[in-house]
Amino acid sequence: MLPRINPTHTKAWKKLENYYSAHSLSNNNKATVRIVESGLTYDFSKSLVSAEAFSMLTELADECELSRAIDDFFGGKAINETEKRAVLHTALRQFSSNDYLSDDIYQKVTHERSRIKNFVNEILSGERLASNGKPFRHVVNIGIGGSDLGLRMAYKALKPYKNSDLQLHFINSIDAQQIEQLLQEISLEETLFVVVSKSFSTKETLSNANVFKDLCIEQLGKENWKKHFAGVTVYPSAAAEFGIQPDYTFLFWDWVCGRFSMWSSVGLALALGLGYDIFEQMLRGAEKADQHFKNQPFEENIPVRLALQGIAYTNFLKAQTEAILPYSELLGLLPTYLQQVAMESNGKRIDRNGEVVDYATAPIVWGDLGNNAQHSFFQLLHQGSWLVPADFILVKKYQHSFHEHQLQLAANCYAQTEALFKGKNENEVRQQLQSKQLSEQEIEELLPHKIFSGNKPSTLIEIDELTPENLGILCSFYEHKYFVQGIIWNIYSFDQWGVELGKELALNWEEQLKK
Ligand SMILES: O=P(O)(O)OC[C@H]1O[C@](O)(CO)[C@@H](O)[C@@H]1O
Repeated sequence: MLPRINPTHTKAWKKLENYYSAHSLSNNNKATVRIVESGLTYDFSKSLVSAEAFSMLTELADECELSRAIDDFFGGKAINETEKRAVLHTALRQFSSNDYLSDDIYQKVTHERSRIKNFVNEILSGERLASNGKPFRHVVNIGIGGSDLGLRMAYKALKPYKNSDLQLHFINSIDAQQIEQLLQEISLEETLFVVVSKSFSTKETLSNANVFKDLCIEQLGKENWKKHFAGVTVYPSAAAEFGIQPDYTFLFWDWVCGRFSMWSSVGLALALGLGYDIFEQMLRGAEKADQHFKNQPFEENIPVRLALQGIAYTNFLKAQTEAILPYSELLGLLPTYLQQVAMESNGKRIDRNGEVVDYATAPIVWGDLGNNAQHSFFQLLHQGSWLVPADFILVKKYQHSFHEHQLQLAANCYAQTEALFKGKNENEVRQQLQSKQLSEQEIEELLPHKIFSGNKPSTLIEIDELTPENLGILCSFYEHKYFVQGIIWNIYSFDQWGVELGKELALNWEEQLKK
């Protein structure tokens, strides 16, 4: 059983409250910490967490029994207590049998992974063909939420590594506009549809899958359509009922939560679109991050530090949101992907004792491409009334040939973190205004509008090169950040009951709208 400790009842919580109310942010003795893991450098020097505050935060983690929770998580205990399940997405990216909890899990995972590998290689080599005897040219992933977001994010991020002739498309919404558009881009006889649904009962996914099934039956024939459909699910019998053949059906298990599932067979379409080796390299990166999370002391532990500093911002500095700002076109979908991981996990107000919490839990995660956002919402980051801690993510080795552009992109990223943190005080603004042809009155009127208070925290994440391995590390560190926060907030991070009511009511609405 996970610890059930109300964090506000710990000694460290009180100390942190006192600390943050007594220290004005500008006097907050800042810590300069950089932690490197493989090709990623996390620079925490622009945080509002001093060495002293961090030590209190680690006391908080100790009082909340974080180490025991980490052991229980990796140890396969049923830490998803409301659903009575273990949480073992980390097992999906372990490659050494020694690390496995049980032979059973090891065999299941490696068996399914090798089935994916063979299937992908057969399709890409032309050994497994479409019903007309020709190679496939398109793959369509039909899924929603955790059965879509990670794949879309990773496909965009890793396209420069693409080692596959297949074009990957996504159908992820009940808005049939997507279907209309896709039908302009593909021909059914060249397309493999991958229906991905953990439950194999999600309405949107099944409605979409049925549209394409019907079209394929109509155009390709009653038996032929089956050569165009693969399924990924925890419930193979449901996939069989839909008509998907056993050798086109790939499994994962109820101990893989949807939003943590891209490492499982759910990644099939990604492996088809990029090539199996690219997919496996991403898994191996995540494995490295898991080892780091498991073994590094809290001070040197990237996800723990990300989590604890986030707790300082949310609970003691009252930040209500946090921004993810990639300075890389390739990482454009990262904020959307992380929204599900963070908010479906920790957007909860009932604690592990069944009580309503009296402290904040998950902040709202949002964000967009950093350079573009500078020209839209950064105004609020610099001068708005909210504290918005932000992650700036810069990829150093670029995948294009425009050196000057990369230089400008990096300059913008560094400049923004500096501007947010250092700000610009009254004297500096006055001096600058005085150098212009302005009257004293004009200067005084303009002055307050041009001041930047500074002390806006950010974490700079520099990625040497956006390799599949480094993407795996980046995502896994975020997953573990949110795990740590869930433990400290005393909530269950691996269920998502909050999505159910809307689904129930939508069924009623559907009936009413049909009348
Ligand atoms: O993979 P499934 O079972 O179709 O579910 C898709 C998504 O829907 C949710 O259950 C939310 O409705 C997510 O947790 C999940 O990732």
